[in-house]
Amino acid sequence: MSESAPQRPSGRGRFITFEGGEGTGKSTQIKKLADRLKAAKLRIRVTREPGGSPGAEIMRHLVLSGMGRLLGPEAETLLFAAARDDHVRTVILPALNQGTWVLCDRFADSTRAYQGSLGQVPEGLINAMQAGHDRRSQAGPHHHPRPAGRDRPATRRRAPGRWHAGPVRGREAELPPGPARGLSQDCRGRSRTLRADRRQFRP
Ligand SMILES: Nc1ncnc2c1ncn2[C@@H]1O[C@H](COP(=O)(O)OP(=O)(O)O)[C@@H](O)[C@H]1O
Ligand SMILES: Cc1cn([C@H]2C[C@H](O)[C@@H](COP(=O)(O)OP(=O)(O)O)O2)c(=O)[nH]c1=O
Repeated sequence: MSESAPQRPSGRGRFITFEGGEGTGKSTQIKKLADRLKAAKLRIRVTREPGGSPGAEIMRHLVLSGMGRLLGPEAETLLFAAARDDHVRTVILPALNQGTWVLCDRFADSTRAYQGSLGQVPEGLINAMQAGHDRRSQAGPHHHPRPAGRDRPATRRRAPGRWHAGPVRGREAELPPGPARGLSQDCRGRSRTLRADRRQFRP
C-alpha cells in the first residue's frame, strides 16, 4: 500500500476487496484502510460477503448454516450468486455511483477459491455468474485470468466422497489444499491484485 494519501476520485467510487483465509487479517486491514481513507476525506462504505445487504444477510445465514452442503456445491454457488446479486444491486453500485469507496470483506475470489478450487464447481458456472454481476454493474468486466494449467474442463466430475468446500468456518486447517492457498495462487500475476504478507501488514 502506498504511503501517500489517495487522491480524491472524480465521479465514481472505487471497489476494493479483501481476500484471504479465515483469520488472516482481512478485517484488520479493512479497518486500517477505512481510517486512512476517512482521514483523506473520502466517503467510504465497509461491507462483506456473504451478506452486506438485508437480503444477502438472510442468504448468509442459509449458506453458513451448512444448507449448501445438503444441496451440493453447484446449488450452493447459486446461493452465493443470489446473495451477491442483491448486495451488488442494492449496496455496492449505489454507493459507487455516489462516489463512495467500497471496501468489501471477501468477494468473487472467495467463490473461485472455495467453490471453484475446493468445491470443484466448473469454472464455466462461476464465470457465468460473474458475467451476470459485471453486466448489471456496467463497471466493465472483472478479469479473472487463471494461471496456466489450472483451467478445468466444465465437465470434470468431483471424485466420489471428495470434501465439498463450501463455507467452512473454522475448518480450513483440516484441509490439505486450503482455500488460502487457492486464493494466493489465484492472485499471482494479476495486475488488479496486491498480495499482502501479514508480517508486513501489522494490525
Ligand atoms: N498482520 C498481523 N499479524 C499478526 N496478527 C494479526 C495480523 N493481522 C491481524 N491479526 C490478528 O489476527 C486475528 C484475526 O484477524 P482478523 O482481521 O479478524 O482476520 P479475518 O478478518 O481475516 O478473519 C485478530 O486477532 C488480529 O488481531
Ligand atoms: C464470499 C464467499 C465466502 N465463502 C466462505 C468463506 C468463509 O468460510 C465463509 C465466510 O465466513 P466469514 O466468517 O465471513 O469469513 P472470515 O472467517 O474469513 O471472517 O464463507 C465461500 O465459500 N464462498 C464465497 O463466495
